Amino acid sequence: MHASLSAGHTLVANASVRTRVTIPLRFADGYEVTAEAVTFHGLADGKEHLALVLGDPTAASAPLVRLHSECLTGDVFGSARCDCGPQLREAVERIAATGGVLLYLRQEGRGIGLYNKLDAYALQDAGLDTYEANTALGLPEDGRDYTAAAQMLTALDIADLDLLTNNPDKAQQLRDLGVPVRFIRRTGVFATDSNVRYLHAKAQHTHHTIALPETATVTALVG
Ligand SMILES: Nc1nc2c(ncn2[C@@H]2O[C@H](COP(=O)(O)OP(=O)(O)OP(=O)(O)O)[C@@H](O)[C@H]2O)c(=O)[nH]1
Ligand SMILES: [Zn+2]
Repeated sequence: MHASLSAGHTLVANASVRTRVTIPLRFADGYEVTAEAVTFHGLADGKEHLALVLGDPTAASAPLVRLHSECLTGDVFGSARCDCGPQLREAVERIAATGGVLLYLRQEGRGIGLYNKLDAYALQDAGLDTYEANTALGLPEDGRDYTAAAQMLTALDIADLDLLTNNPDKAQQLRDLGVPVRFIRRTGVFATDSNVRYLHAKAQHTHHTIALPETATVTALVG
């Protein structure tokens, strides 16, 4: 990867916008908003990552940005094993309200892919936590790299930004890539009986800022 000075704030190679197209979004709960979907040439990992521009990013001093990693089971089918579906829904509305961008990153299963994630779920059902299960499969706990995200933000002329996340690694990686993350805005906490063990592991192991009540349910589910 060659450093690029012409790209503005990032230390990554240039990517460019390929297509911008308007998509009216309609969610299952009736919420509707219009997004501008943007595709790119030249992304570092060659994946088909998508940007959704919501509201007017130029209206805010620092547009709100979310890096959302693909989760087929949660985003599409509403799986309660994780919090991805509600986080995605929340992010779209919050970003649209102030203006910003949602990057939908093709990083299923924290980068290990769908089939491996489902293998990891099987191991979790046998008692391992979400990180132990990846390791037991010989895979990284979290294989995500946000270089392509930095390229997309640069191509969209997003400079200072506020990042919507509970995951400190996303902000750290972006800053290391030269992206000026101003503030971190926490997402909501969408705990259910089915995902509380997963959320607890993220808070404990990777220092996600997820405030979970120390309820009997949590204690019982966390082994
Ligand atoms: N390997 C693995 N991946 C999982 C599991 N549960 C969810 N995922 C994946 O984890 C990713 C969640 O991504 P994000 O929504 O960006 O969540 P995050 O990294 O916790 O960060 P924030 O939501 O921004 O706080 C998605 O790619 C899911 O497919 C699991 O048990 N194992
Ligand atoms: Zn998920």
